[in-house]
Amino acid sequence: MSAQREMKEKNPWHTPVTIITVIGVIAIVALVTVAVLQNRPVLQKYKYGIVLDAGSSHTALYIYEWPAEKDNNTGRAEQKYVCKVKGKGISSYANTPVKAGESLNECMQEAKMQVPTKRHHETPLYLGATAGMRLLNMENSSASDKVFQAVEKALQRFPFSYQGARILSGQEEGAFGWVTVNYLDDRLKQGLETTGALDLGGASTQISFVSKNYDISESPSNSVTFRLYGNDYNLYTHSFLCYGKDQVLRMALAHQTKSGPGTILDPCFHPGYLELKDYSLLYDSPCVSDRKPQNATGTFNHSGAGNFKQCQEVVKKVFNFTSCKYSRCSFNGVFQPPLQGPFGAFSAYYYVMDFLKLTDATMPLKDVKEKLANYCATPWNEIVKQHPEVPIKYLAEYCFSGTYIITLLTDGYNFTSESYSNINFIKKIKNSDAGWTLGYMLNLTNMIPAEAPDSPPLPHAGYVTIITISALILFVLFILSLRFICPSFQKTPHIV
Ligand SMILES: Nc1nc2c(ncn2[C@@H]2O[C@H](COP(=O)(O)OP(=O)(O)OP(=O)(O)O)[C@@H](O)[C@H]2O)c(=O)[nH]1
Repeated sequence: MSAQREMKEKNPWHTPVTIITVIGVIAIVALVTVAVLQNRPVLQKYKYGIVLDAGSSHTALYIYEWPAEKDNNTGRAEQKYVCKVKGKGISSYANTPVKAGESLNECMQEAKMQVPTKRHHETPLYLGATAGMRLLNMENSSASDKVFQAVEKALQRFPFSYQGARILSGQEEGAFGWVTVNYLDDRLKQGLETTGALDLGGASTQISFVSKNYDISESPSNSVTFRLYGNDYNLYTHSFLCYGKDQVLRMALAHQTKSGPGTILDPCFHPGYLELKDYSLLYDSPCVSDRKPQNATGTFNHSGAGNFKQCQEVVKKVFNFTSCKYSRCSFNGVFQPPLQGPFGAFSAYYYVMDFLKLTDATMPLKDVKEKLANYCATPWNEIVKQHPEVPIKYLAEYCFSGTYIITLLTDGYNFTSESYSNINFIKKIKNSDAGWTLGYMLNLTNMIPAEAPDSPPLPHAGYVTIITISALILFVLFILSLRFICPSFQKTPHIV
């Protein structure tokens, strides 16, 4: 008996205090482990959405993805993939509609590869057509219907959840572009001041911004109201049909060739530029058809003079500044409230200003104009030599397009030397292209809630840290309390 007692007292692991301590440590480790594992994000699986942007100049297919487990709208949808459809926009297939459908096949096959097979059937697929189809629909609605039928047939052959093809209104195009920019910048979720959106396409251009001084009643047709993440927005938006850069070029050329076939010396093209152009092709658009002169049948010589100031005068002629029935207007009698920045300018605003190296927001407007004037004055053969990699069609038009952009922003929208510096020329935000497509999909899939979603009081890392620190404090308190409750804990065991 005394030998047993001796053994027990010799071995400190057998004291009740030690046993309690070990159990305490195990309990604490278990608690922290459960906290870490329980609150750890589960392995992310993604959902997908596909939007085809059927623009006037070309079609692009965008695939978006977002974390599947965050269906309560806390995960951000991002662009996963973009495919540029070869050839022109679907409106160019008015006489051969079946080809409009066929043109989409290659990118749709790519989409099949990009989206995991098990997600195909639940992936929504949308096609939105913009100004090219708006114009075709105005000009020849049955041709526009046939193009849509062909496109629908082609898209329905794919295993996605086809949600329809339609023409977006200019207002939708402007508003969804604004949603995209502000969603990607996290401005909507955080309720921050929003960024205005400037979108320049081939056939239309959009301006959208929130202005404190915007009285909706003055021009209700320019207003779009949203409630997003618990905040109300009263957005001003306007889309100018025919004021995309390709249609404005037609209007400017039509203006210069109005006296009939012959040769025109165009200040918006480089000195030494000379092309024989088809007069009737120029007028093949509702934006210019009413300006067609009686004798416009043959060809004309389009030659360049390369003069920025004169080019601005030509471009200004496409705007009408004479009538405004509102307190203030941009152009063509369209109401526009006072500009409120910052602004993101994308699509052709970016392509053109990026090529001209004029995207630096710190560059004063007068320097931008000076650089553009020098660029326009550069002889055409030098321009071609300097940029052998750029397609001739794009290269020939940068002087015109740059001049149009500056004229549209300053004379059209009333940006001043000061407010011009609020414009950022952007292509992408966090790897997603700026444009209407993402905003359109977010709206149709109800991915932006009207009210702010409930969020956990602490982020995951904060939760684990607090649990660990609390457990350690409890443990230390427990050890200290043992010294008072059980004084023998302090003593070394006696060997009897
Ligand atoms: N320089 C250059 N121009 C481009 C490029 N991609 C498109 N463009 C031109 O930029 C203009 C606008 O293109 P998009 O934004 O695709 O416009 P869109 O959707 O065809 O036109 P809308 O239907 O009016 O919206 C068109 O004149 C195109 O020809 C590019 O990579 N480089």
